[in-house]
Amino acid sequence: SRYSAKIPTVKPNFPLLGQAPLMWRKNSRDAFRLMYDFFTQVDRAGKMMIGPKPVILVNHPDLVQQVLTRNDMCGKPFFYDFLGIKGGLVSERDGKKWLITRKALNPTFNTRVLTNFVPIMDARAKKLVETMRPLADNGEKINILEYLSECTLEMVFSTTMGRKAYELPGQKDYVKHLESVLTRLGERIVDVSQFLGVFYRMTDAYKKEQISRKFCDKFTDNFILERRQELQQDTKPKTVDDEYEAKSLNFLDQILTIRKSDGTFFGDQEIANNLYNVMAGGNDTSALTVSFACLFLAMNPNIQANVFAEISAIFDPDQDQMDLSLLKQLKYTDRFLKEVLRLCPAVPFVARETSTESRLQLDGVKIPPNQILAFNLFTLHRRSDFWGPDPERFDPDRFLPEAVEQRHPYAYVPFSAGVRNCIGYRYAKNSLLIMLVRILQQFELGTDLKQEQLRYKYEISLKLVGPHSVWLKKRSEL
Ligand code: HEM
Repeated sequence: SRYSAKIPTVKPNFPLLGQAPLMWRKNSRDAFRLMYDFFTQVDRAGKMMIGPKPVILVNHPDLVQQVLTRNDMCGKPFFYDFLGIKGGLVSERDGKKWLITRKALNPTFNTRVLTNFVPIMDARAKKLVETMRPLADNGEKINILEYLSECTLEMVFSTTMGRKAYELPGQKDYVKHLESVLTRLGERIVDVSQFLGVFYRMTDAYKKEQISRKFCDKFTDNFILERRQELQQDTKPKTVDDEYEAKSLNFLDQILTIRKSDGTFFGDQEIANNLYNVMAGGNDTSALTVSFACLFLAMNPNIQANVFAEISAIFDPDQDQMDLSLLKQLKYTDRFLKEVLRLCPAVPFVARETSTESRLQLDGVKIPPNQILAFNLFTLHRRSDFWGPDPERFDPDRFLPEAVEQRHPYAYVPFSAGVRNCIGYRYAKNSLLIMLVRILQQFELGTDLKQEQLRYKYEISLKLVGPHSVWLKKRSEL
């Protein structure tokens, strides 16, 4: 199209096919590398061509700000359909429909709700360190991600779904199947040969995906059904005083009972889709971030000592306290986590689609409706014009208030930005801090991995090629 002639194309570029041949039958590691190479060629806006279809690479913080802060730019492009869920917070493509859902669900993550989640999260974090204790004796290397995924899953179940049990029947299989659906999705998004549904449905990959998807659907459907029945049976009289207690605070209960701004309730399918979205959005991302955090602590003993010192000063080892006011005092640890999310943003790519309302102009170029805009947070967070000559250097002080003040606010957006940002970002911050506190109180972390050896791949979330390999030493025996 004519507008896109004004936006430079990344290289290499094949006549008529654009970059499609490079995205043909690529695995998640090569694809991640490819997107790295494309985006690092772009200063402000560039484009790649999937055959005739341009994808605009929005790379400068000015333009990131311009697009993400607009309320009429909340639509999403075709590949979000690969998730196989029509609707739901993450995957709803229509910006207007999305807004109705988002407005209704925003309160499900408000401060009161999050405050109530703290002790629930803490109980799961304590269970995690108990599970890890026996591994700490012999200098054995473990893939810490495996342990953390279980913990974050239990957190999501017990908070957003209000389940009290530590482990639900079928939970482990559910995790496996959910993970396999997301991995499949990641592989499909980066491989042009799997784009067209008619061809994709003939593959073995598709058949495998269907099996996992069916398992997940059944699991969530049962969940919803059970909870609906419980809520209906709960006939104990509710007084005004009781309201705070009586009004269930978790995500599932709210979505079962609230009305949207158009007066309607959420239907069963919508509820299932949204649960699925929260599971998909909340679990992997948090587990990966804590795993990366543990790895950076293990690779940087001085920083680990600083984080541990702060935690020890705020949390009395003889007292079992955990609350938001204490978490808020963890200033250094907070900077540390921000730096982890700079170098390893768990969701490395975000995309938007323009609509007839958007009338977007990027650097003077008018962008027509139905055009795809893509953002790469991994490369954005490594621009040396915003992060200095050595952007790979791990340094929590990059997030000292005076440093932040001097930097472009949109050079750092690990939770995306604007109205369609991560709905769970305060939830995530609390859960990450709680897990870190409990892990560091018990263990010192070590590794033989070096930062420059880390290789990444894209499976919707940012994953390491290879394990998050660390060993644990019990502090009590140091
Ligand atoms: C470190 C942890 C996390 C990171 C880095 C992260 C990052 C992100 C990013 C970048 C987006 C925008 C995606 C897009 O536009 O395509 C997003 C959306 C979302 N996240 Fe998170 N997230 C995290 C944790 C969580 C948690 C714990 C939950 C839920 C409990 C959650 C639920 C969601 C949902 C539902 C959306 C879709 C929001 C919408 O479109 O309205 N996330 N997240």
